[in-house]
Amino acid sequence: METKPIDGKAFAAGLRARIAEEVAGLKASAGLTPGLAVVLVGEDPASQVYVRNKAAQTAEAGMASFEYKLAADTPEADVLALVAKLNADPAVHGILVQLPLPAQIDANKVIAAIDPAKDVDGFHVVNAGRLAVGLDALVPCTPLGCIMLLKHHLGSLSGLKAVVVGRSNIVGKPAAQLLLKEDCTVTIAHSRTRDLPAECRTADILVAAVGRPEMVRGDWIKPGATVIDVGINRVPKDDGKTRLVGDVAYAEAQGIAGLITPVPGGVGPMTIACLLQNTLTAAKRQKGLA
Ligand SMILES: Nc1nc(=O)c2c([nH]1)NC[C@@H]1CN(c3ccc(C(=O)N[C@@H](CCC(=O)O)C(=O)O)cc3)C=[N+]21
Ligand SMILES: [Mg+2]
Repeated sequence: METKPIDGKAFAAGLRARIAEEVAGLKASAGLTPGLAVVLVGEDPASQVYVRNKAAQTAEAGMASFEYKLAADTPEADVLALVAKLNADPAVHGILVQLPLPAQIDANKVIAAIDPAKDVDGFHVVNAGRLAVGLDALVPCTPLGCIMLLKHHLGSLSGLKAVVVGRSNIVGKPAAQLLLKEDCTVTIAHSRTRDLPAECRTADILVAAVGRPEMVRGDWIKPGATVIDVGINRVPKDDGKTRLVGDVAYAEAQGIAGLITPVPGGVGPMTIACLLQNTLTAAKRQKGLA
């Protein structure tokens, strides 16, 4: 069986181009420039690269980008005050507070403080709840990107068996909700699942979102299955540098999976493109245009 890679990088570039066109149209017709505020607390170098990429792609899409870099020892109250300020700022339509946050800050409190209409990460309980009951919601970017790739490559997902490995609020749970909405039969598996390899082998669609390098082996994959690898793990190389690997043993999946997202170049670029999509959606809804 030939295994085809899913080119998330190319699909994300196309999506960003379509978003840029719509943003240009909104500016011309409604004088509206969608604005995204990103809040980074602390100095984590990987996060800084990610924040820089986001800012550049936001600007390329014609949106306004507001960056807030706070010291690692910033008190929780200061972060909450900044969120309140951004909630009230009419130029800001989307707010993203980069996770994880330093230990002195309760991430749940910060997420709860974000106006659900500006919660472009889709992490607020109002958005999680709206997604769960089938109302319009801002949907978490990584699972949204996964579903877009799946629908583009498979067409209808109806009736397919999906196994999501990982139960985080950020990826696993919303991914399961979205797959259910597409009429998949969904199982959420995790570290306590009995015979995880056998569970995974039942999947037509296997979503790996555990954050453990190459945990999903080739013989966990049903022949011909579509594998979505959400993991972005930095592991040491022999020469002292690092490389990125996913949660799936990519080389082992060759010849078994039908389709698979590579790391890098798969789900990662879709996350940022969907963040721009959510910012555009949020701006339109706040102006009564969607
Ligand atoms: N509130 C919040 N929302 C997030 O969405 C969020 C977050 N916090 N904290 C950090 C993680 C990580 N994350 C990534 C998004 C895109 C790539 C990405 O574009 N990856 C590329 C390039 C990878 C590289 O070369 O470094 C790829 O996979 O091809 C990576 C990582 C979003 N996160
Ligand atoms: Mg677990």
